[in-house]
Amino acid sequence: RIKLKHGSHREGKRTDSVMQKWRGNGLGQFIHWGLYAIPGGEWNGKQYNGAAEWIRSWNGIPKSAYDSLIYKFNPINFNADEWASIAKNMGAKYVTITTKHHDGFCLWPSKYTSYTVANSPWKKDIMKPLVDAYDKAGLDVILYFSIMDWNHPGWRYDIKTKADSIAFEGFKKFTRNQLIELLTMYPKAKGLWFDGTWDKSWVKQAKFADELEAEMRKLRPGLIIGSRFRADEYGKRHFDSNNVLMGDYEQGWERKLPNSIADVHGNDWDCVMTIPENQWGYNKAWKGHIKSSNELIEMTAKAVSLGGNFVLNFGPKGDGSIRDEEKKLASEIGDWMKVNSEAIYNCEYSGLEKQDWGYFTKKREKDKVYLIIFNTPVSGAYRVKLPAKTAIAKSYLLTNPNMDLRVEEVHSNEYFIYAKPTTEAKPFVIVLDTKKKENNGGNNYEKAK
Ligand SMILES: C[C@@H]1N[C@@H](C(=O)NCc2ccccc2)[C@H](O)[C@@H]1O
Repeated sequence: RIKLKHGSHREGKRTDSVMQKWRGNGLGQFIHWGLYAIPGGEWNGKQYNGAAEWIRSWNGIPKSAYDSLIYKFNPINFNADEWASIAKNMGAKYVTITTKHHDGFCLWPSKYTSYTVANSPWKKDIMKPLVDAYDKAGLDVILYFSIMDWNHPGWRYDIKTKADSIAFEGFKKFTRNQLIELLTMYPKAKGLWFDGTWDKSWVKQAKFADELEAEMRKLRPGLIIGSRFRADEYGKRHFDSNNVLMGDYEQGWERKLPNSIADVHGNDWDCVMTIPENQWGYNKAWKGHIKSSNELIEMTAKAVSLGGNFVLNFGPKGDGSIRDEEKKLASEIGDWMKVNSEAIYNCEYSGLEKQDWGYFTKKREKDKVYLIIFNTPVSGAYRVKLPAKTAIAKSYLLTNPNMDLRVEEVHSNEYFIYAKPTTEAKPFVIVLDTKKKENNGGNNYEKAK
């Protein structure tokens, strides 16, 4: 191990109640909203090929023309309670909301820049009604904050000259001021989701970022900060130079999921996911592969089966309304969660060997395992391998706990559970109550003939 001043300051999972709650959330909502939602991926009738929230970086647009969008920000259909109820009805337990994306436009009336809602036709704070609405709906709020800020004169991609360094010092002070301001104005926020931290200028700020993280944690005990915020003094990100996770959870799963438990190194993690291939901010064009609710439910199940949270992104329109396609997906996911969320909330990696029919989850601190079935085998038999000392006490459909399913032990500690899918082509859940094996090693079920 090498000596690190600004590496990770904690090993292993946090055990405090705030992090336990976060760990058990399972499903979250991401909101990307800002000036970029006004053009919605299009400028003078031309489609921008990249992600809509990056349209300012498109050569086709003079930066000043983009920056003037502030004078068009007047979301007359903005309804924080509606956004919160869409999330609640989807079954999300928390929300991550953009306070400031890479373009530097602030959805709160920051004292440290004029590039905020306060100087738009809307004038009013957007963050307060959102934090209050989600809090009232019972969802925890995490504030997304982009360190990279294309609007601030002191931002640099790298620090090459004395002038760069002086400018960036001013930028660092500005960044700290805004973060302390956000934590002070929105004390209900449970965490910060940092982005825009990959450029050399910020990666070189190991000491500053380490001290800033400590200051924020002191100001807001229990604050949740992921691995994307800061690098160690050797420029290592997400994992320090001793390969220890930075921050409270791994924040590397953007538009991708781990494939096995080996990929998550025993850490907490979240996966943040777009519904289209790669659009976070609103894009008028709803094109390319749009994920179905079945796909999104499967990603949620896969994330929870590997000990993570799945955070699904919504990109409200410039007028503050949420597009119908996103509302429809949220309600389809919600319909499934209303029946099956017992297999998602407060569940964790089961330790069982992955099977082809779908994903195992395990209720935290209970001898209860869930089989979330996506692929029904033609045999109608669902294979389960249990550890040596574990037996099946009871097995049933989550939707029909009074009817025991037939279980056949095909080898020692290996079983077939027989179940007929009860609903149309939708994933369903089989529950296993497990128990310690008696010393006779026998089960209550028939041996294979
Ligand atoms: C959560 C998303 N992160 C922003 C982004 O710029 N992602 C591109 C990216 C992703 C990972 C490493 C470097 C750059 C996107 O605009 C979204 O805000």
